[in-house]
Amino acid sequence: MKGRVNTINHITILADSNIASLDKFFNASTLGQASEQAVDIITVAGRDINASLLAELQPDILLIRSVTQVNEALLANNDSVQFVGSATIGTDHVDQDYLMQRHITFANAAGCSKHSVAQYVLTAALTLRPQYWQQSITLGIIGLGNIGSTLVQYANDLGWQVLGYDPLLPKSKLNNASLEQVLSQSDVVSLHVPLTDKKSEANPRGSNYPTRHLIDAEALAMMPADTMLINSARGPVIEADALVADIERTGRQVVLDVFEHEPQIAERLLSKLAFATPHIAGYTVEGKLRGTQIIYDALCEKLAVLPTQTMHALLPLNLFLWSELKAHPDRLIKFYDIQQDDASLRSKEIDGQIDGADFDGLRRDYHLRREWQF
Ligand SMILES: NC(=O)c1ccc[n+]([C@@H]2O[C@H](COP(=O)([O-])OP(=O)(O)OC[C@H]3O[C@@H](n4cnc5c(N)ncnc54)[C@H](O)[C@@H]3O)[C@@H](O)[C@H]2O)c1
Ligand SMILES: O=C(O)[C@H](O)[C@H](O)COP(=O)(O)O
Repeated sequence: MKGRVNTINHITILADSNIASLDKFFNASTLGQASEQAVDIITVAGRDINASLLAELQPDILLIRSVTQVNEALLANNDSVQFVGSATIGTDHVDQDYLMQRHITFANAAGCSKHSVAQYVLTAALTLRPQYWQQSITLGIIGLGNIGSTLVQYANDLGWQVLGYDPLLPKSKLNNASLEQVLSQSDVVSLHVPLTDKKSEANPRGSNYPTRHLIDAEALAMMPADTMLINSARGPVIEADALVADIERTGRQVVLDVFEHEPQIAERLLSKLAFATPHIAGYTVEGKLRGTQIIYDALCEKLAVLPTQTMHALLPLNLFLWSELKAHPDRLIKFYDIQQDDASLRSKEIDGQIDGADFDGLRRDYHLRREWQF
């Protein structure tokens, strides 16, 4: 690394305790440190990583997941952090411009759970409508990046048609439809966009195609009542009040893994959902380990050492084969019992809402699924 980290005789890492296999990836030996150089890892819940902790601990490295907001407010009184790694695909919780101004290296885990999330979407759709195993339906995909394009592979394998919409990619055989066409002509619509706001002078990293409230009352009105909607992207991509009104009007089947006001969920929304899960679409052994591996590799690059740890050395045997499931659709519940996740979340409802601490607790204690081998 180009700064202080490789000249000091120990590295302090502050990390979200929800990052998989931290100790296995981040120790003196795996970070290429000489015997006199220690690596200290301090782990806390992601929501407890705050400005005073950073000022007190003065870590060199900050490792987070999606629940820690990384911005000026967090880092203004800290001058020690030189690397921030987020073991997630999404980056909407990180002010990357601010990190750049401070010359702090940032890495996220692009693509780490793309198969896991695609498998979540398939499970939701096929559990609610098992007849789709045998039908050539139309799957609408909004956002054709890592997850959206992985979902296309499964859809093709099932003989489904795909309508894809991604205004930031060139038109293609997959990127073949307008937003209106996807919404109005699909049997199932699945969202796979990042959470973005409008580009402006104040927000130069914003998008010309912002996704906050992309699915609002007007968009929902374009969807036939029997079109299923699945959101495993980010909660605020759907306007929650408009969604409640839409389900009351249409009786639509809606599956949410993410929520506009996460980690709280109001009962008036929850009670109307076909499935609700606590932001665990990517929570497989493989998805989480891959997230750690990717930020570990990025940190090794920053430290100018060769990575020596690999997730493959840590993975238990995986017998979950997509080919087996495709041949035996009745085994879906053994591959992923989404109804169990839905029931666990609903069991936490008290006084008309799911409390944030209960939502986070379900995620912290989640029994990680296995990713099916494609
Ligand atoms: N629920 C979960 O556990 C979970 C897990 C992983 C990722 N995610 C979320 O899923 C998102 C997508 O993941 P990914 O790996 O596919 O990301 P990606 O960056 O590979 O792809 C996102 C795609 O969305 C497109 N896009 C951007 N704005 C758009 C718009 N207005 N309309 C249509 N398309 C638009 C981009 O061009 C890009 O191709 C992440 O940003 C993250 O927020 C959720
Ligand atoms: O963007 C992602 O990768 C996921 O949404 C993320 O993995 C969610 O889980 P968390 O980071 O909050 O543990």
